[in-house]
Amino acid sequence: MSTLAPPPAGIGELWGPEEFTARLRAVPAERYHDRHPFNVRMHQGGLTPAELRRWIINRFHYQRRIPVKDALILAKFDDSALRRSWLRRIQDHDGAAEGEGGIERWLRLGEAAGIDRGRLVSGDEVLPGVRLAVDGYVNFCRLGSPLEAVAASLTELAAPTIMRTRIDAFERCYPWIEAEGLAYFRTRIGQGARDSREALALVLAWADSRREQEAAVAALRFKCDVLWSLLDAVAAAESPAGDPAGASAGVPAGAFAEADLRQPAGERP
Ligand SMILES: O=C(O)c1cc(C(=O)O)c2c(n1)C(=O)C(=O)c1cc(C(=O)O)[nH]c1-2
Repeated sequence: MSTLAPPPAGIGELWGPEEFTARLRAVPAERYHDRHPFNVRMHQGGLTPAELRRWIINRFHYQRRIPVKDALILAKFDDSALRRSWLRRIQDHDGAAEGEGGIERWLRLGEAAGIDRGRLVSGDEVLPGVRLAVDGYVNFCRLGSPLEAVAASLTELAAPTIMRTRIDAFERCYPWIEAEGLAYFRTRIGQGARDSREALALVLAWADSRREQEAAVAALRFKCDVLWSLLDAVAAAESPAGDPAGASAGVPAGAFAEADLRQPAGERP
């Protein structure tokens, strides 16, 4: 047996803040969805228009459930200052008024990619596996401890980097998506950095036993699995019948990137 085998959960010594932080950061570094083959293909410009639209439609299900899961987390907090601070996350997505916020920006991303907002809002094309993954995350936060629920959001430690890569990839490889549509990703760079800083400070302060530290790491692994499963479902799906861009599904990776690069913005496939 390997001498490197970890001790059974809850038995070891408390990790110091540096080691605990390093163990938390190691989880998305190893398992974040930026390594998923579908995401890799997206960032290399290899998705067909139909595949990219399928991703936008299915990721919208994640976006619209995030403020619900944040409201469930908020309800666990006894402290006024903490609730006030967490409330900001809900407002980031729902906006302070109609027509503002992240959900609205995602709808505009859809429109910029040629997806009618009614098609996004209906949720009709959300895949069963995506529903399960997203519901899994919401229920994890509903039923878990505040520590686990906050720790699960720490995938966002890696989110600002993926947002920058995505903006660059969309601008280079998918110019048929109108530039204003990328506002969601641009806004999320700052929000994700701030949110993950806040969440990391809370997790470091709250986890005061090795058992709790390991629960926080496990929560973060679970969240990585949620994001991975979501992309598994999107990658495995066929394009919906009747989608004009669906005819291109199955084209070898890269073939569309070349065609799209020659296409001026505004002329969509
Ligand atoms: O596009 C992405 O790669 C990505 C990843 C994540 C994440 O790591 O969970 C979030 C988001 N985007 C995002 O836009 C977002 O609002 C968000 C909220 C949360 C969360 O767990 O509270 N994660 C994420």
